[in-house]
Amino acid sequence: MDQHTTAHTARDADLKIADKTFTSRLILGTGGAANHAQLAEAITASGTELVTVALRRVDPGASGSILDVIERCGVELLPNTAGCFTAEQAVRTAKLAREAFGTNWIKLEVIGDEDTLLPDPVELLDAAETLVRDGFTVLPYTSDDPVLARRLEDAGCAAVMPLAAPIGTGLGVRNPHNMALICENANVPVICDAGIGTASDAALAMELGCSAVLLATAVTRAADPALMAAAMRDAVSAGRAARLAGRIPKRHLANASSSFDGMADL
Ligand SMILES: CC(=O)[C@@H](O)[C@H](O)COP(=O)(O)O
Repeated sequence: MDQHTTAHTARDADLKIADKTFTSRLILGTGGAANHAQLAEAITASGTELVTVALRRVDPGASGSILDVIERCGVELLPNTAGCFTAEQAVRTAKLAREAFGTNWIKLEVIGDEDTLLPDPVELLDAAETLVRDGFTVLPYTSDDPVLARRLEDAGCAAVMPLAAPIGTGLGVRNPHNMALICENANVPVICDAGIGTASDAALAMELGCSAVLLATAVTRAADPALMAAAMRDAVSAGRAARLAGRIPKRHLANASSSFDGMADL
């Protein structure tokens, strides 16, 4: 296979996390959606196959809940432990989610404080180790720290999910260098999670080597959520293609794109 064919095949390759494969590399969070109809439109437009929901925001038994939207859209549910501040709370929430939704997949969030909503690295690692031991497929939301990402992978997490920027800020990838380092060193999928503001942020995350992007606010609070969801779908796809295509090295000085050789002396 030549290089061209290899890059094309890689672009079309599915995203594999633990024992599941996904065609889409965009994961959608549901927080902030104005109503269920808008959320359904955004999910469909995004092309996502995986949607996260906070256990504390759902009553699994109630009809007309967000779960109905997810079912109608034909996408998979990834419960998360949003709102947990300690490993103990997160482990308890994950176990409740496993019972309620019949899945051992969990997006692990253990938050350090209410102002920054940044992950608490000590509690996060503790919770991840406990949940992996208990048979969960753990996808931890983490800071953009390459050492912590490695420790989470070593603990047996199925993916690592470093933040682009704090949740809901829309600031985009704040530390591209760290994000690239995490991607270079990881042997599990790296999913850029939180802080994406617009399509170019999602494209950059993929260009840096991420396997997928998870975002919520940029879509749910956009003026036109479905249109932004479609833009994110295209951005993730374009960013991945650009990564695989191999970007040109950046140069300090100009470099003529057409050669000066053979030009007539005027
Ligand atoms: C960790 C967390 O809560 C994020 O996954 C959030 O759901 C998405 O963050 P944004 O709303 O910034 O995209």
